[in-house]
Amino acid sequence: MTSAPGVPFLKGHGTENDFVIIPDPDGLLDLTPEAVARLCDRRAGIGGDGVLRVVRSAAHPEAKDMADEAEWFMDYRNSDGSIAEMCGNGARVFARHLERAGLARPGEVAIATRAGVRKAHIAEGGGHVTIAMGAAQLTEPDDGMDEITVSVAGHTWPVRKVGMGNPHAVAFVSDLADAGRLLEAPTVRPAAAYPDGVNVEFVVSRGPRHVALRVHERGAGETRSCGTGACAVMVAAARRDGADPRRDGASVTYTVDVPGGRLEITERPDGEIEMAGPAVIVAEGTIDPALLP
Ligand SMILES: N[C@@H](CCC[C@H](N)C(=O)O)C(=O)O
Repeated sequence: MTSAPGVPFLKGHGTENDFVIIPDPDGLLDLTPEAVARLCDRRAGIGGDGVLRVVRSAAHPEAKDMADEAEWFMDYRNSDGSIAEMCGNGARVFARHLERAGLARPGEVAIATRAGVRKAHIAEGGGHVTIAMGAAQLTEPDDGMDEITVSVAGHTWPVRKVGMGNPHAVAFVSDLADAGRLLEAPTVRPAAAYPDGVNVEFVVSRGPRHVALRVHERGAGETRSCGTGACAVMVAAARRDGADPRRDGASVTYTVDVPGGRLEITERPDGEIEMAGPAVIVAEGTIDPALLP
């Protein structure tokens, strides 16, 4: 008896933000939100915070325009099946996959994302990847915080609104445990501040230019790390600490501890944010056709 051929996949993570990677060069796979949720299910599926579909830019309608600059498009989906513009940890793992599969050499590789082209630098051996994440979008309110609040577990904090291609709300707290169990999404007010939903980061200081965070991700719940979130936190912390590389003409680097490891984030005088951290592939196999009918 022969069964239908399965679709190949890999599993990888960056600071324990984990992904199902599906090579689909010609963009033929009908990856429905239901299929993504089944794949990411940690009991009945492969398990992951999201899916990284690896498609040739020229073969994907959302990436065709970037095909001259970046051969590969990262089609990122959250574990609930929703689509997001960008995933920082995912981009490092995506670059690692390209290098491991012989689709990119160690050195620089451009990746098309819904937030635009991002350049990754893959270290020899591939385990460490640096990504140029673009500039943060943030306002400069007089008191350093936007008039937005986040509430969870009986606490309410003001937040800094930061865009990293996707939306973030950064709250400085005195104890990461104050965010409670984060089984539900924190309430951000006014809701109109984030019409497409939001990723929420809770941050404490660990020392000079050193912070730690917990994150509740839009479409995925609490995760062990969020690369775009770490970048948003870095910028919010730098402004809180009085540092602004565009104004000061000097780069600033923060160490950002996440529950799943450590990221180094640098903001340059031209506004570009660079994120450096690990990218690991842990498994490969074939998806049971029942998960991807
Ligand atoms: N974990 C990611 C962010 C993934 C997308 C996010 N949940 C959203 O919906 O914007 C990262 O490492 O940046």
